Amino acid sequence: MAIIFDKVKKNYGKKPVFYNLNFKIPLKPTVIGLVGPNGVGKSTMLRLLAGVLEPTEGLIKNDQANEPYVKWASLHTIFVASGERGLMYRLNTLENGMYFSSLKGISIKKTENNIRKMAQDFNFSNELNTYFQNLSTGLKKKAAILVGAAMETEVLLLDEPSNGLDIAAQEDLASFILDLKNKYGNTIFISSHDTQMLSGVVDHYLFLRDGQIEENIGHKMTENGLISEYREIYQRK
Ligand SMILES: Nc1ncnc2c1ncn2[C@@H]1O[C@H](COP(=O)(O)OP(=O)(O)OP(=O)(O)O)[C@@H](O)[C@H]1O
Repeated sequence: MAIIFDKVKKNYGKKPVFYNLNFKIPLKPTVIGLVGPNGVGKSTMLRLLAGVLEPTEGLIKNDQANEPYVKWASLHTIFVASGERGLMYRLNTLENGMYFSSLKGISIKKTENNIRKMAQDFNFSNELNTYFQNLSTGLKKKAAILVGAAMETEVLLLDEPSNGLDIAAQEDLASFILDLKNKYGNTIFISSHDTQMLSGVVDHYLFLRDGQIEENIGHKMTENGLISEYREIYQRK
């Protein structure tokens, strides 16, 4: 199974972000890093993958699903936004999991069990009953990732997940992402500027530039290797 972008163009009003995106990403346990300077379109690509935005021209499809991509994506992907918003302020993390599962038609009991189980791996067990509004910025982020992951959708879309996390929480996040891939078999897309986190978890890089994928690199890189690749790509004429 794979997600295919076929001649995808995306404008905001008249402003073009992507001109001609053509690529195929297999849906297997893997972590895909979306990389590039501010404003290049990383969040836009995550939103296209989530089916929250639709292409202005061209087609996104799942090669095995006989339904419009937007419909498939609404059930099989979870988008975790970069900011601290995302969950319901007056619910705790368990209640948020139940709320969002019921919206998606997913078993509430299963999500609750997953949240409790995954919270141990993510050092979040003591916060499960805290209202979202009373969590710190970094813990709000952890809560949103946890709720997304617990819903057992194949594709997790994480927009700048390490922003605002302290060092211990960044380490928890990296090992949690690896668990999601290795234990739960998720395909995880991450948009980030955090080279340390990216080099620790990413198996496959998409470097965005000038409305296209400038480089599609299907292997891990050390942090230094990633930084040199980045400099080389964005200094190219
Ligand atoms: N809703 C919107 N309406 C109009 N323009 C938008 C909208 N969202 C994003 N843009 C513009 O589209 C371009 C791509 O934005 P996007 O947020 O996808 O980039 P990004 O690579 O995620 O950036 P950053 O690294 O700063 O988060 C930017 O020029 C941005 O200003």
